[in-house]
Formats: sequence, structure tokens, C-alpha cells
Amino acid sequence: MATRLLLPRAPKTLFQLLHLDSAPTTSEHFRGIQSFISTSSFSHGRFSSHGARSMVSSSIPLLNTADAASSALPLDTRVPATVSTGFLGSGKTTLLNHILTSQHGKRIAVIENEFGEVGIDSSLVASHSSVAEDIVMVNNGCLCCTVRGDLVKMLLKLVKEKKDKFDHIVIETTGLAKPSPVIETFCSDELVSQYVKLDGVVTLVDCKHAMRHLNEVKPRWVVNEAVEQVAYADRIILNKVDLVNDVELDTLTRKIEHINGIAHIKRAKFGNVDMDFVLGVGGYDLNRIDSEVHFESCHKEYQHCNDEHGNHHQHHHEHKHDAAVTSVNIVSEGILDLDEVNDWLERLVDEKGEDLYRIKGVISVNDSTGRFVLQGVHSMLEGCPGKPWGPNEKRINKLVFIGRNLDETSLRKAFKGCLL
Ligand SMILES: Nc1nc2c(ncn2[C@@H]2O[C@H](COP(=O)(O)OP(=O)(O)OP(=O)(O)O)[C@@H](O)[C@H]2O)c(=O)[nH]1
Repeated sequence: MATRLLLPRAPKTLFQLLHLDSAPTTSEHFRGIQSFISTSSFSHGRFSSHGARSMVSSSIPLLNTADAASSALPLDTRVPATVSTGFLGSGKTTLLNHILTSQHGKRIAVIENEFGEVGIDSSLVASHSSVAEDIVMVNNGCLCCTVRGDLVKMLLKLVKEKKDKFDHIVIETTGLAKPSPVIETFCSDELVSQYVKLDGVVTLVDCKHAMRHLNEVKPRWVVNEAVEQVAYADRIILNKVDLVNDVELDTLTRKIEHINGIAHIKRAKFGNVDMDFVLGVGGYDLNRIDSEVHFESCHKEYQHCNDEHGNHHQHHHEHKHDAAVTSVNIVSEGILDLDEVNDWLERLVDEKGEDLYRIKGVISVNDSTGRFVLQGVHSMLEGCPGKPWGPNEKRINKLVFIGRNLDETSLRKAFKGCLL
């Protein structure tokens, strides 16, 4: 199975990029993306090397470094799209109605999918919407691999025919859908990624029933949709808190953090959250990775858990090799050898791409005055220079891996091997 890596070996370009003395401008940012863009694609649930595609592209043609240096790039004008997912009855339609009736100043286009001939959800949504311009499109079927083509068609129809009528797209998946094919549509479909950018995956969790679904043991090779929906999330809404007590809520929160250590989590009744929490989250935006990779609990531990070299500490979950979907967070001070990181991540996505759901990171690399940020889905990875480090700022690398069968021990070991 062929895959591509994050950081192609182009030392000259790389070092030019990493020597930026200040935060990158928009054009520098795109230069970075372009330079490090992955070229693997995902088709029918399997990685393939056919048809080089970019994970994040834009309406801007990708420039080479020399061109970028002399051009001012236009703003990224692609329409942001939010994918709302969650188990059956978790509150997706309730949240959607909340989005459609809240005052956030955005005109929303909705793509719904539902089974059956009678569109119950769509009539619920349509009747609640207070904004005349909102557009609701319904797809009768599951937006999974089999109908991914329909999603592409609907997205392209929206952006081509109704472009001026909306500012944001919300895609509600059915409760039993795996979110990955929908996410991959944005990452791997060249046409879609020219017009639309994935803003974030919002997962609704029914606090009353989620634990049962998350713990359900599936036959080998059968995906537990509830776990996947949590694993891919940028934002998680623990909904229906009125139906559980504090102990149940805390246990569920820990379980969810164990699966996804990076998503922001909010508790809610009837999907009632601030719109900032679900719209405009920039979950796939390299510019925002720095603020996303926060690891609050790790910051606390950092003071206690430095090893003898002062450069490593364990996350509070001691899971060495877990067949389930989990997160491994690495927070460590130090400077990494970029070539070593390059080799490591290349090997990792090559061997484990299918099991790696998300990667996000902010790292400090040799000869750079600024952070290097990276993010990826499966074997599609991208990175670019980020904000400069402050003069007295500790260079703390933060990396999070969310995936299946993650071998925490070997991830930490490989990371350590990259430290200078
Ligand atoms: N008690 C309680 N009920 C809620 C809450 N949020 C939603 N509900 C109810 O839960 C039921 C399911 O909510 P929906 O929004 O339709 O859930 P959904 O995820 O769209 O459901 P499917 O489309 O069937 O997967 C509805 O009757 C909602 O009114 C909540 O916070 N508390």
C-alpha cells in the first residue's frame, strides 16, 4: 500500500521555510502547505497511490516556492463545512435546528441524509428554520462509501448553483454512518476541496446511552460507529445531561477523553451550545493547530513528570498497546531533528495509515526559530511553519495521535529517537 509522507526531502526549501523569523504571512503559510503537501489519496476505504491529490488545496493553484515568494496570494475563500455526527437519537437534528434558529449571521446550507422514503428529519428541520435563505438538501441513503459520489455531487451543485446564497454548509450524517468517508471526501476529492473546506467534525453524544454503544464489542473488522464518531471529532457535545447524574457524566467524559484526547468537549441539554463551539472551529486549519493542541491535563503533569533529561512525561492514561481506538498525547520539551521526524512519520503512515485517524502536532525542529505545525487524517498529512517561539519560551513539542491499535510505547520511543 503506497503512501506519501508529510515532509518531502527538499532541504533547501525546508530550511528556507523554517528560518522564517516571524509568524508566516498568508503566502508563506501556503508555501508551507504546498511544500509539504501529501499526495496520497483514499479510495473506497483503501489508500492508493493513484491520482496525486492534496489533502488541503484551495481555489488558489498551488505555487512553487519561487513563485510564492513573489506573489501575494488571495484569501482562502472556500466555503467552510461542518460535519455533524453522532449515534441514533443523540440530538443531531436538535442541534441542527439550534444552528438554524440562532443568531450567528451565517446563512446555512444543510445536507441531510436519512433512510427511508419519508424525510422526517428534513421536515423537522425545514419547519424550524427561521431563515428563508437556508437551503436544505436531502440525500436518501447513508453518506458512506456507497453514496460518497452523491455527497460530492450535492456539494458541487451547492457551490456552483447557489454559491451566493449561503456562507456555511452543515452536513448531518445518519446515526449509523461512519464519519470517515465523509471526511475523506473533503481530503481527497480534488474538485470538492477546491470549493469547500472541512471546518470541523461535531459529534453529538447521548449521555444516557453512549457508554453502552461505546463499550459494545463488535466482531473483528467490524467498526464500532459510536467510537469512530468520537475519534474523528473536533468538538464533542455531551448531550442530554439532564438524563444522567454527575458520576455517570464524569465516567463518560473520561471514556471519551481516552478515545479522543484532543477534541473540545461541552456538556449540553438539547444541543444548546454557543455557535462558536460548532461553527468556524478551524479543525483542519494549520493556522489553528497551535491553539487546538492544548492538553490541559498534560500541562499540569508537565511540572511533575519530567524525566531525568527534562524532556518527557507520560499522559495520565497508561495504555501501552490498546486494540481499541485511543489517543496518545506526547508533550515534551526539546528540539527534534527534522530528518528523523520525516523518517518516522513516513514509516508510521506507511505502516499504520489506515489505523491512524487523526494526527495533530506543534513541534520544534532544528534550525527553526518558529513552531512547525502539522495535522493529518490517515496517511494524508500536511505541515507548515507556525508562530515563532518567544525568546524565553520553552520549546515544548505537542503531538497527538488518535487511532486504532496504537502502540504508545513505540510512539514515545520513536519520538524520543527524534530528539536532538
Ligand atoms: N431529555 C433530552 N432529550 C433530548 C435532548 N436533546 C434531544 N433530545 C430528544 O431526543 C430525541 C432525538 O433527538 P434528535 O435531535 O432527533 O436526534 P438525532 O440524532 O437527530 O436522531 P436520528 O436522526 O434518529 O439519529 C428527540 O425527541 C429530542 O427532542 C436533551 O438534551 N435532553
